[in-house]
Amino acid sequence: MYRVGYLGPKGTFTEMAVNGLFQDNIQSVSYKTIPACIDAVESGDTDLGVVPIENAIEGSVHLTLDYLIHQVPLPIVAEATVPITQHLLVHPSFRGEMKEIEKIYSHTQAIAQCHQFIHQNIPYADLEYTTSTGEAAQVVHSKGGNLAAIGNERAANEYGLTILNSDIHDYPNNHTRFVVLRKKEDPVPIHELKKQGVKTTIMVTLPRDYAGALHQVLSAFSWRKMNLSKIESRPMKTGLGNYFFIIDVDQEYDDVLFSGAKAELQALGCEVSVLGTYPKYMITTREIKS
Ligand SMILES: O=C(O)C(=O)C[C@]1(C(=O)O)C=C[C@@H](O)C=C1
Repeated sequence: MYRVGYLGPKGTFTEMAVNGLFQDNIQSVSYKTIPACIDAVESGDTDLGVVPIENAIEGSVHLTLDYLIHQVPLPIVAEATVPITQHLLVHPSFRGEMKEIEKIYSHTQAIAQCHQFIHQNIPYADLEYTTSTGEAAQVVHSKGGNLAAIGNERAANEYGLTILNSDIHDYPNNHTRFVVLRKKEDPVPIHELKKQGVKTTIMVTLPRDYAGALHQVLSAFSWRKMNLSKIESRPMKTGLGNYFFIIDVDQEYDDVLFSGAKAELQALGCEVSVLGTYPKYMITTREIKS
């Protein structure tokens, strides 16, 4: 049986992604942080790991990207997009009004997705960041009082909390992309979800900063008609102004177009590495078992 690590505890959105991706033939193992989950795959404690990588409202999960790039470079072997619905959760003994909440706990990404709601309804509450929305729900469960957590309905059920206000994320169509990481070449036991295409993520480091450098990189893809679905720059952490680019290309890595583009970039002096070429899945609430 495969062991699949995820950002826990129970009741996180990452656990929802694991439930949607895999059937009962896996054993899910909860980790407290994203780096701990990635380390577990690297050390062989788990066969696979599932971590969030990007949210529709708040953008990239930098902790995941940076850890994969600078610390533990594991290949991405699948991606799952999951609908994200944030609720304001309180202890069942809370009888007050929303404005009486003194402190809100949640993951940075979840709080960021609800900034307007908080600003308009509970502007004086302190914000305390937790390692996940599930952990936030655990804290409110154990402390009670005038505290709230931001998290999902599963967390409310798991920790016996009441939903004081539902759908509090600031924009509709809130989704998060999760990636599946693997070290060994074993197959990935994803159940019969419909594949939504294949994608390749690469990292490009420019040789130095010069006029038109990024334009040259992009043209290696554009004249080959390779569609890019994302480009993001991240600091190399070697000094201000030093960046590399993470580029998602909407197709599988192949030996013709891709290796041509790669060779062209290398001829320009760029370093190119492939973070993964992998299937994409869309998970709906129907696929997430309770
Ligand atoms: O805290 C959780 O529940 C997570 O699974 C992490 C995470 C994230 O890092 O983006 C996942 C989805 C939501 O966007 C909010 C938080």
